[in-house]
Amino acid sequence: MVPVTAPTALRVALLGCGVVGTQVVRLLTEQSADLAARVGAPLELVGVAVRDASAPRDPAVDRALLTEDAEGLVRRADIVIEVMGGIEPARSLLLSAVAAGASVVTANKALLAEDGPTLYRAADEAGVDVYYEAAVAGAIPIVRPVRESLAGDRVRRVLGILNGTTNYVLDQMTTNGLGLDDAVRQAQALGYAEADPTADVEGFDAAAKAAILASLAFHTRVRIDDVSREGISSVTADDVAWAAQTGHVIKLLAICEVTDEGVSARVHPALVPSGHPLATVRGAFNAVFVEADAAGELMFYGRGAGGAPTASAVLGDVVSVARHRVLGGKGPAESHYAQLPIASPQEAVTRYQIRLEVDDRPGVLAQVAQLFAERGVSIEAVRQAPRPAAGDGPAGVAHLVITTHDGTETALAATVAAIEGLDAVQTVTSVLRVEGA
Ligand SMILES: NC(=O)c1ccc[n+]([C@@H]2O[C@H](COP(=O)([O-])OP(=O)(O)OC[C@H]3O[C@@H](n4cnc5c(N)ncnc54)[C@H](O)[C@@H]3O)[C@@H](O)[C@H]2O)c1
Ligand SMILES: N[C@@H](CCO)C(=O)O
Ligand code: NA
Repeated sequence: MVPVTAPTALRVALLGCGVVGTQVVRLLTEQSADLAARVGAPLELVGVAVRDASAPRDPAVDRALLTEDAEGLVRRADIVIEVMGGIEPARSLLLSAVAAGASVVTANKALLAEDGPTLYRAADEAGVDVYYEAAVAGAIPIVRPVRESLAGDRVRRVLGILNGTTNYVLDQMTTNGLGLDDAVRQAQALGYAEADPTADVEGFDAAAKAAILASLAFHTRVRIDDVSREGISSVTADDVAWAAQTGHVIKLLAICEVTDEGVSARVHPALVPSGHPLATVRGAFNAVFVEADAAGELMFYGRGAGGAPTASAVLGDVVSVARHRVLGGKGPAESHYAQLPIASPQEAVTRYQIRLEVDDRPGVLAQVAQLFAERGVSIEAVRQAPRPAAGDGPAGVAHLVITTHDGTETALAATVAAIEGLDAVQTVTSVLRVEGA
């Protein structure tokens, strides 16, 4: 008779126990029996690396597991989960983990967008997995669909709302008239924001996610510095109100595409027509559109931030890498064979909506229109806002809202600069891109 032996438990180490880490501990504990059944072996949490073991913790976290020796912990684990964030010491710890033969799961988009290939290479040499579903759009399965399900197709474009905090902030500005700072504070209290919300507000977080998605989608390497980036700090209550008047909402979009020039990846606020599916993405939700040659258009939607949703993605990865350790095999290695150049952001094609205040007299609109024509930029629509009520603004001033057809950033920016130089133009109040029309 063949002796029946219990499968050996897989030792799991957790690095960081904040918003996401606490929920990872909770799910690992509450679902241990189901996870063991799915993996084919129990998952044993052997330690939780924290900065201060004496600090107060959620009761879900067994204090006996806390350690301030992260380096020692990663050397006694089969699977290392990194949810501490930041570049160092996260990078060194993950490299130590793979060198010691552990598989790793990380939510750290900042690290992957800065220096992912170093980790991917080290893991490949060691024959272990690096999984990172939580790093892009939190709970939404998007890394795996792009990396695996679409591996037989040709992805052309990825368009998404990839940052929950800024979507929450813009939504609060739109629906409740909240100011930027108050809305950011609420997002922090709800666990959506990064430790330093500048990463969210200024678009670094979305740019990191765009770099990761573009690399996966186009089988190439795109770093965060390759992504042209503009955050939401300059979006005003006035912009939000005008967007509504012209049938749009303002969203922080990430756009990744392949052009004749190479890969273009950019993050910026944009006007999205109210009828577009992305316009209906509310609160801290995220959504990602993927356009592929054979598949056509795909849309992924769900919670892109928050402790429990992000922990769901982490646990899904833990089960995958754990199964590989039980059954053998390994997930896909980094695919960067296409080696595409990074396209100049100036060549990106977009549409602008320009709001300006001009002298209200005959011929001014013709002068403005002439500047567009001279630069080959076609105008789609011109609206003149009502004259301000008495006491509400100077008389003799007309408010124009001009929407263009597609043009390159270079042509559009040159047109705006020329308009600013016209005597009859008092102010260019705002310039926003229009996407998704
Ligand atoms: N919060 C979210 O919604 C969310 C969503 C997706 C991905 N992420 C990513 O998950 C990671 C964690 O995010 P979070 O929101 O839980 O952050 P957090 O700030 O709440 O938690 C991070 C924890 O790690 C600890 N830590 C940092 N450096 C450490 C070190 N050297 N040793 C031990 N502990 C250390 C911190 O003290 C903190 O408790 C980040 O990479 C973040 O980008 C977060
Ligand atoms: N701070 C990020 C968390 C998810 O990466 C967001 O707001 O989307
Ligand atoms: Na995800």
